[in-house]
Amino acid sequence: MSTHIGAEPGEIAERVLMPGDPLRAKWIAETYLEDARCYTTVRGMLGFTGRWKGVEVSVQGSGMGMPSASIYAHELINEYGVKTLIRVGSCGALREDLQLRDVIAAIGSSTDSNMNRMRFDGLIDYAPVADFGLLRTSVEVAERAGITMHVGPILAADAFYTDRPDLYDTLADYGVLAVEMESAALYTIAARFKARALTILTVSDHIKTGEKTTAAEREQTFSQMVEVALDTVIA
Ligand SMILES: O=P(O)(O)O[C@H]1O[C@H](CO)[C@@H](O)[C@H]1O
Ligand SMILES: O=c1cc[nH]c(=O)[nH]1
Repeated sequence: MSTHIGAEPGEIAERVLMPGDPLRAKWIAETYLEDARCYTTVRGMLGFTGRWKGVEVSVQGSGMGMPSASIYAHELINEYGVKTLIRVGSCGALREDLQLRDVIAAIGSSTDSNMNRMRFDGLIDYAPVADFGLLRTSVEVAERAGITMHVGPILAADAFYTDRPDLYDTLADYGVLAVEMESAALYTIAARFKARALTILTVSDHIKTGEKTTAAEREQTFSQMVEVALDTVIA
């Protein structure tokens, strides 16, 4: 039984969707999974296992930010044998050509976090990337479903409220689509422990226009992203 999840062995599927918001995890389980059962309420970070199209899938909240998400990714992989993790998150769009509610698959994740600088002694700027097979499958799934999905690099930031919006403009100039707060840690930990990971996001905020969705919409309405993630995780 792990410290922060505390599920019994066998209660978590090998395929996991990971939203930051535990109530998004509950909504996904209740809306999409057959026979969903809750396996953890530790710290209110809810986790559920059920079946999607006959295949066992779990949905585990990860909390906000890389320290929190790292704990859940580490325990899922190392203590419960999880092999495939797809983060389903919200994000802020950095580029004018993106709209509120657009879906993004993150090919790679730049970060201002210090976690990988410590990991590599400050000698290497490690490039956290998605699993190529999962990314390719997600693109095929989205195309089949008629869902437009933007594929590109994102930023995983430590701070939601930044003092340096100018850096967001510079990153946009370098092709970075959006900002969120967990993907670099997820990609790094998955690589380290031989699991597969992908991040799929919905634009909940537009950094350039100031448009934003409500908390309830972030919790319960990002269905295109979830449907792409579910069909990808079972493929
Ligand atoms: O909607 P989630 O998955 O939590 O993701 C985004 O939302 C949170 C900030 O509001 C951060 O966790 C960020 O990564
Ligand atoms: O990290 C995040 C997530 C959603 N919206 C943002 O602006 N940033």
